[in-house]
Amino acid sequence: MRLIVRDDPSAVGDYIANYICKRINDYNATPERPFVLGLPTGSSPIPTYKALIKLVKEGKLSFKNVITFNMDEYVGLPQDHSESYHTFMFREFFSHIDIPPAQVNILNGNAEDLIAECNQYEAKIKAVGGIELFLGGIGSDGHIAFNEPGSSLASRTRIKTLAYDTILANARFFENDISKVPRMALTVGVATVLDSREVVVVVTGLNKALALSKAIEEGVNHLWTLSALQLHPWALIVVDEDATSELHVKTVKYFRSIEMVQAEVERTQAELKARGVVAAGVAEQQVGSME
Ligand SMILES: N[C@@H]1[C@@H](O)[C@H](O)[C@@H](COP(=O)(O)O)O[C@@H]1O
Repeated sequence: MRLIVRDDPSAVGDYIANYICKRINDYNATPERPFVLGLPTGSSPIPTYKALIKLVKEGKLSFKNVITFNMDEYVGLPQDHSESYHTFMFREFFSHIDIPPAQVNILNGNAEDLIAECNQYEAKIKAVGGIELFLGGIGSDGHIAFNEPGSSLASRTRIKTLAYDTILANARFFENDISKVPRMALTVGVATVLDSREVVVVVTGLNKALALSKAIEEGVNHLWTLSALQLHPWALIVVDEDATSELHVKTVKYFRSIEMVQAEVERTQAELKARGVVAAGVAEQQVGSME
């Protein structure tokens, strides 16, 4: 796992957007071999979405050959409700980029058969070859997607009852009236996220600090479902200074040193590649082996 610390949410958004941009461009996606991207909602990814939109507008990135799968959706909230995750995703992201709407996948929380909806979602992810990169956020209780504390770390896409903490946290989107917050959601499981070839998680703000420390400084634990990322071979968490508040100084220093050394290795590899000493592709693989 790598941890990248940036000053504030906007710098975190820029970092992740540039990272995703590079991953998509390096992948050389085509209609036959699309890049499959998992996406979250929430306020934390908004700076990333803004930065990605900017890259698309500048012509540095295209989503024409990208297929997306969103993490979750409320159950029973009309799709066109201002706080449904469908509305959120089109308002904050999809309407501003060049992705064909048919390539966008979001769980239908109003499906007649919710279990079938979840099973079909898993099947569809498999059918397109699995998720290349899953971008995620976390709740202040450390949940990833809507995998609340106590969720099975082997869980798949399913119906989930929301924790009281989450209902309280999300009341801000429902006129601060907790009675208006849906009680259930459809969500990808922890195992669905872990199946992705790469996972990138955005964690910003003081209210996420405890969850971050539980997830990276303690063991794998279903009470802090983000901690399952410790089992993933290619995970990156990008955080702001505030989110590091509960981490040991030593932890932050360690991850900063890794970033420094990684940058140094990348520079050397790029030089070797430019001089033709190391073949293209091999250089990237060697840099990637720092996980
Ligand atoms: N289901 C979503 C999560 O996927 C998201 O990570 C979380 C955090 O939201 P925010 O970024 O607004 O703190 O909100 C909801 O619970």
